[in-house]
Amino acid sequence: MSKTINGFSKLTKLEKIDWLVSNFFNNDTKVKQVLMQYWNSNPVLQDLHDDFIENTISNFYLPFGIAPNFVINGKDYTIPMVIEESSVVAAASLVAKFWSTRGGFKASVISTKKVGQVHFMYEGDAIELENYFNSKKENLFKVTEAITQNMKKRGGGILTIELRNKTSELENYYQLHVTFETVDSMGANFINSCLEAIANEFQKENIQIVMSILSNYVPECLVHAEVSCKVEELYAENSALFAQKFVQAIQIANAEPHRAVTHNKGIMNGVDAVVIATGNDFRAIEAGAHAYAAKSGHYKSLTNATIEKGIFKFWIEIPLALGTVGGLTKLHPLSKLSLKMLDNPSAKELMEIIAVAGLAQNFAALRALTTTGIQKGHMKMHLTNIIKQLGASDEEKQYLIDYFENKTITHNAVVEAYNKLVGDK
Ligand SMILES: CC(C)(COP(=O)([O-])OP(=O)([O-])OC[C@H]1O[C@@H](n2cnc3c(N)ncnc32)[C@H](O)[C@@H]1OP(=O)([O-])[O-])[C@@H](O)C(=O)NCCC(=O)NCCSC(=O)C[C@@](C)(O)CC(=O)[O-]
Ligand SMILES: NC(=O)C1=CN([C@@H]2O[C@H](COP(=O)(O)OP(=O)(O)OC[C@H]3O[C@@H](n4cnc5c(N)ncnc54)[C@H](O)[C@@H]3O)[C@@H](O)[C@H]2O)C=CC1
Repeated sequence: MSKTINGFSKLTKLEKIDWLVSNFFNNDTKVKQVLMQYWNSNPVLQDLHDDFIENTISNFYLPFGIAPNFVINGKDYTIPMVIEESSVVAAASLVAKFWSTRGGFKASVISTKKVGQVHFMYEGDAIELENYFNSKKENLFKVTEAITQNMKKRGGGILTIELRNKTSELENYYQLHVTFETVDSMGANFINSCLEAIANEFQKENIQIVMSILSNYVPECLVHAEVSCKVEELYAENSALFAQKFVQAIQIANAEPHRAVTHNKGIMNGVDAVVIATGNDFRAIEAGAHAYAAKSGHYKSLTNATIEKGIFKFWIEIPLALGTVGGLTKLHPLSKLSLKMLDNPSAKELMEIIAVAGLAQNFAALRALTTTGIQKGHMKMHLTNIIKQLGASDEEKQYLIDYFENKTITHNAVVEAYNKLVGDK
């Protein structure tokens, strides 16, 4: 029997669940129970969450953690992090504490320009098109005035509108390349509304508009964050060797894309966790960051480090189109709380904080990778997850935590120790 359905969106939430359970779970009543277990007991809050997306049937919880002791530009922060992976918050906390006694993190925004494009096809003469564009340009700004007037008052709006000839890349392809300042909003909806108004004004019989959309590639919405200290202050056991291997680890990422992708994934552990906690769009951030890492045509590290005249310096440069207003930022009660925890930053300050979270995470990963190896710390944090999967009791859990205090933790080793414990009973 077909499991497709018309008009699903019109069903109530309970009807949607019943349809799902009967078609994909063999009418297993436990499925409905699990879904409903995650509903918020406060119906007002549940309604709020239901409305964030479409066809909502439940909530999917992720842990909300905090990493204290971040000092950024001389100010103390506790950073909210939403992530499913163990050891990320611990690592951020460890590194925050480490650098808080070495001058803290310094961060600054380099630029905040966003981009949107009207993509169109035109088969005629290029000079004629340019003349048409020049004759229309003022009007293109004018038709967006209703949309941009408040943004202008905040110091933002449309910065430039440019005609670009892309016919060497694709036959008949041109674009209006538009740059924006969107102040404290990420700006996606604002930019798209402006672009659609521009396209509408620009089109005529021999100009075929294909689409109008913002770009998530924002190399000019860029932030820099760094830490530095004397090499001998770095690592108790052998500072010089630590610094050298740390720099080599980045050189390896720059030489080898397989390593660079994992290196940057570690950075995004920190970035995404704060992006999600503050209700920002992590897909946009991910896409933009990886495109930036590949800007030379070769995928590289987003961080860099040097040792010069006995000083170790480690920094990140990353594009981050973020909002502290708009989207879910002030709608989701927990994003609102996260922003308050960060002292209600401007979008620029949030760029600095999130770049620092990425840098800290990379420091933790490279520190572990070039010294003890990643598994020691990571598996120490992951141990409780493995124990839970085994269905251990509280008493068995404590036994296993104590047992692995001075032993190497692997999934198999934990399973074996558990089986032995249960078998011995
Ligand atoms: C895991 C640690 C921090 C342990 O490090 P440790 O030295 O064993 O920790 P500790 O028990 O001595 O505690 C020191 C501090 O660490 C923090 N800390 C320690 N434990 C906790 C905890 N349970 N909860 C909260 N915070 C914790 C906390 O700040 C604590 O200070 P305190 O609070 O006591 O004043 C360390 O080994 C580490 O940083 N490892 C790296 C972990 C990491 O990078 N994880 C990311 C996931 S792996 C991955 O996805 C990316 C990767 C690695 O592939 C990227 C790449 O390849 O580049
Ligand atoms: N490709 C992409 O990345 C796309 C993303 N989106 C989504 O769009 C949303 C973000 O769009 P936005 O336009 O930022 O949000 P939004 O549509 O909620 O608008 C934010 C609005 O807040 C107002 N505002 C108040 N105070 C402001 C201040 N200080 N600075 C700036 N604006 C202020 C402005 O009118 C601004 O347009 C996110 O949810 C994102 O996921 C939507 C389409 C495409």
